[in-house]
Amino acid sequence: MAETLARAVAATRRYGGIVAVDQVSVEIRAGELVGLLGPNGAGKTTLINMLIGLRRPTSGTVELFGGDPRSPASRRAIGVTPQETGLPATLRVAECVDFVAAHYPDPVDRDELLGRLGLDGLQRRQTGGLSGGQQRRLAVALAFVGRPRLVVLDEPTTGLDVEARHALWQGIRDYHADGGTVLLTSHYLEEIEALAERVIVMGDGTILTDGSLESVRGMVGIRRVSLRIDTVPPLDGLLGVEREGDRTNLLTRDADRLVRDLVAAGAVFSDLEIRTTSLEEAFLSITTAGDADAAAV
Ligand SMILES: Nc1ncnc2c1ncn2[C@@H]1O[C@H](COP(=O)(O)OP(=O)(O)OP(=O)(O)O)[C@@H](O)[C@H]1O
Repeated sequence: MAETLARAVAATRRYGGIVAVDQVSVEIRAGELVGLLGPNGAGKTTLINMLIGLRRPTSGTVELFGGDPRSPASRRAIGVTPQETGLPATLRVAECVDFVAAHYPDPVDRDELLGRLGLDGLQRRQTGGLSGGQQRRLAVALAFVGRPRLVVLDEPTTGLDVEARHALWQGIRDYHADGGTVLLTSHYLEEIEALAERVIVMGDGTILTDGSLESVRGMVGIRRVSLRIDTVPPLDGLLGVEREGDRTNLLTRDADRLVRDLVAAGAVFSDLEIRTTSLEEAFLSITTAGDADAAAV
């Protein structure tokens, strides 16, 4: 079994009355490329911040490289790009990388790194003169400068166009192919599918599922059967019901069966459409379906 680089054991973090992360236990092992998914407010950033020593758990424990995530020795071996990054506007791109590199014993080659992230030729540009997407890629590049053992990227490609996103993905893949470990959050299923081998899904501060990409794909295969109907009969496999004006949306993993069952139950309906749900919607409905089940018990 590969070495555990980061670990949370029953970690809880509260902000006043809000439980942002609720008794979460998880391990990130050497060589993994892990995607952390979930809707807004699920607790992803809070979990990451505990693992990298930016926040202390209210209860439970967190470890980084077997020690305290807040210790300088642990912090030196991680590379992090937070959601929001502020780069000094008057520093040139090369100066920015060199400045960070000066803190590490064996930094990566600056120009090779910039090339990997599609920032070639911008070495002399002031960071304030970069496009938003270029700034974002530079911020991600800085996470890799010190040859970290673990890279943690919080929504690395938000706001990037397709080309920039792909350049960044390639940079992440190269690092991983060289044995690096990556934990990244994203709202984009496409991004997780392109990169991650293991997927952790969070909702409401807890881990809803943690498994291979395949197993999570199965989980998000939710369809929205939209129709006009007065009364919805009891149906197997119905995950949730939404009202949208005079339309009703029925959430299910098996739309064909749901429609057959509707007909078999003699339900009167019209104007049927079947739509896929976005990843975020799917997770929200899974979370809500869980709550409804719990309430019914
Ligand atoms: N500093 C803080 N003070 C108060 N509440 C906070 C703070 N940070 C996070 N929260 C709350 O904790 C919960 C989890 O937030 P968190 O940022 O960890 O979620 P997230 O999954 O990263 O969301 P997003 O996808 O929007 O970044 C939310 O309800 C949020 O409002």
